[in-house]
This record gives sequence, structure tokens and C-alpha cells, in this order.
Amino acid sequence: MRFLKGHGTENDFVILPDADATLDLSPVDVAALCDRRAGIGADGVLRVVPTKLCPEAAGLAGEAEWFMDYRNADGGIPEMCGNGVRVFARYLVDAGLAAPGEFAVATRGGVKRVRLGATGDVTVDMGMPRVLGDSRALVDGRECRGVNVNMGNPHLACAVEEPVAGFDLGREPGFDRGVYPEGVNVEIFNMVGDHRVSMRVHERGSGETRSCGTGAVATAVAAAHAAGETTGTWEVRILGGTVTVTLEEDTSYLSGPAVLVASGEWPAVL
Ligand SMILES: N[C@@H](CCC[C@H](N)C(=O)O)C(=O)O
Repeated sequence: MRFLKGHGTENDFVILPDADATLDLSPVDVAALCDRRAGIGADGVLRVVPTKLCPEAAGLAGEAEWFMDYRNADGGIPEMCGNGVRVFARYLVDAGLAAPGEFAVATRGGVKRVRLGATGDVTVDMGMPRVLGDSRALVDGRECRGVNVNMGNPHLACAVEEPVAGFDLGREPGFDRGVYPEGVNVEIFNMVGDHRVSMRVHERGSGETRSCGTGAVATAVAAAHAAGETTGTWEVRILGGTVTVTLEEDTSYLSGPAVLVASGEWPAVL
């Protein structure tokens, strides 16, 4: 089975082209592909399938030719992946399946419009973040208060006083299961300048990752909220680089690098 490997600010993905919609991707297969010692290694899998051949997305076929079937490293099926959409778009253009410029990608979180050139950064319209109040997490034994932001998938973005570099995110943070029955992605961030934050994240289903696109937007929303703002542009520094988030009255944008780095054959037939 042919695969590619790509990443967006080091949030890395195994890409599986599936033009005939024949791959039967089980959670065990996904976990094996994402295993960093026994497999290819990644934070998640992006299956690239024509929207019209995918029953769960067929209704979106008129708007978007391709459906991003995203899976977390543990095989779970989340609603959205912001960096995944950017890498998915880069793959479509590099493979000649879409022309550079602007086009739509279908996701479980709805249709997302992307903008990219033949090379360089990829921007995705992430839609309107939904702010659902406050909640708390226990991160590395420290209680953190944050903003509950839904980006299609659930986030808790917590401003912390101590430098984010000093936290151990190796274990899943504790959180309120009444607020997040399906689990949550937890971000911690420091303000490090004017409209500039430093963020780390523990992702549901993938553990600590070096970047998270939906998490970067959620963090910008929480930082803006703390500053009494609702619009503006935020630089979000993560372990894997920097992304830019623009908050507008009725939507949000995520921009940053997205690259393909390898391709090969996975011996198993799925
Ligand atoms: N890394 C992603 C988010 C992937 C999904 C997340 N782990 C979840 O379970 O909701 C991003 O770039 O947004």
C-alpha cells in the first residue's frame, strides 16, 4: 500500500491515497501505521478519498471533490484537524489532484476552504470558533483554568503563569468529563509579546504533539478573550514552529507551512 508522510509545523501525518475508496482502515491499522518504533510514525492518518465515494460525506460532493478522512494516532475518529487540512491540501496540489489557488476540502467538521500556491504556506478558513464558557484541567499536577472552545473538535485553552516549557505533558491532563464527555484537546499558553503566544498541547488520541491547528485557533481565541478582543491576528509559537491565526467577526483563518517529506510502500494490504 502506497503512503506519503507530511507535516504542518511538525504535526505529522501518514497520508494514504485512496482514489477508489477501497481501503478498510481499522483502528488497529491506524495505530500500527502511527507507531513511532514499529510503524511509520505519526500523530495521525489522512486518508485521501473522493467525496462522492465516501458515504458519510457524499452529500458534500458538489462543494468539495476530496474528503479528508482523518484519524488520531490511537485510531479514534475526531471531527477536525486544522494542520491535517493544510497538509491534505498540500498533497492534493503536489499530486496534481487540485490546482494551486483556492479550493474546498470536505471534513467531518464541514467543508473547509483552503488557499495555497505551488509552494509555501497553506491557509485554511477554520470557520467560527464556538466559545462555550470556562473549564479546568489538571496539567502535570497543576490546576489550570481555561476557555472551552469548540473548533468542530473540543478544546480547553488555558493561560498559565509559569513558562509552558516547564510542564510535563507526557500524561493526559485531568479534565471535567461532564463538560467533555468525548474527551478534549488541552492547550496551555503564555503571552510572550503583543498578539504573540507560546503554546503546548496534549491532543486527545495522540498525546503531546508539536503543533495543533485547531488548538492554535482555540488558543488565539482564549488569548483574545483575555485581552477583551474578538478580532485580530495572533502569532502562535508551538514546539514545531509558528502559525498565524486571524480572528474575524464571522470566521477564523490558520496559516503556516505544510510539507511532504517522504513516500513509500507499507507492506500490509488494508
Ligand atoms: N492536530 C490536529 C487535531 C487533531 C484532532 C484532535 N486530536 C482531536 O481528537 O480532536 C489539528 O491540527 O487541529
